[in-house]
Amino acid sequence: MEQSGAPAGPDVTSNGGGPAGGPGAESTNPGTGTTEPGAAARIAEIRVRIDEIDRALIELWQERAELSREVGTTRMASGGTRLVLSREQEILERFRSALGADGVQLALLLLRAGRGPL
Ligand SMILES: O=C(O)C(=O)C[C@]1(C(=O)O)C=C[C@@H](O)C=C1
Repeated sequence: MEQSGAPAGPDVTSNGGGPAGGPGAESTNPGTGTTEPGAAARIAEIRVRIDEIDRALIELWQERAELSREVGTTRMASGGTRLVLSREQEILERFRSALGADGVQLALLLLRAGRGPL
């Protein structure tokens, strides 16, 4: 079966229950999910980049949706169709070939964000 992409490991709300995980352990390295200082520092560093990537993704998502809406209104104002399913298939295939089944789900959400639900 296709994996969800979530890494295997302890529950996100727990630190694994080891000896370092007693009361007060979380406040040693707030929010990183580990009490080992080197690991916590690296996690904090990686999270800076993750946050940058998330901001860029959100901005691109919004820009794409606006552009898609503009294509739709331009086409309809000229007497064309609301949708072009061959183009949607091309986009779905692009995401499928790069990212697999999850890519298709992502592309479906991207398309819906622009042209609305089918
Ligand atoms: O490329 C187009 O013709 C669009 O209208 C944009 C878009 C998209 O969001 O990519 C949206 C609706 C169409 O059915 C196909 C693609």
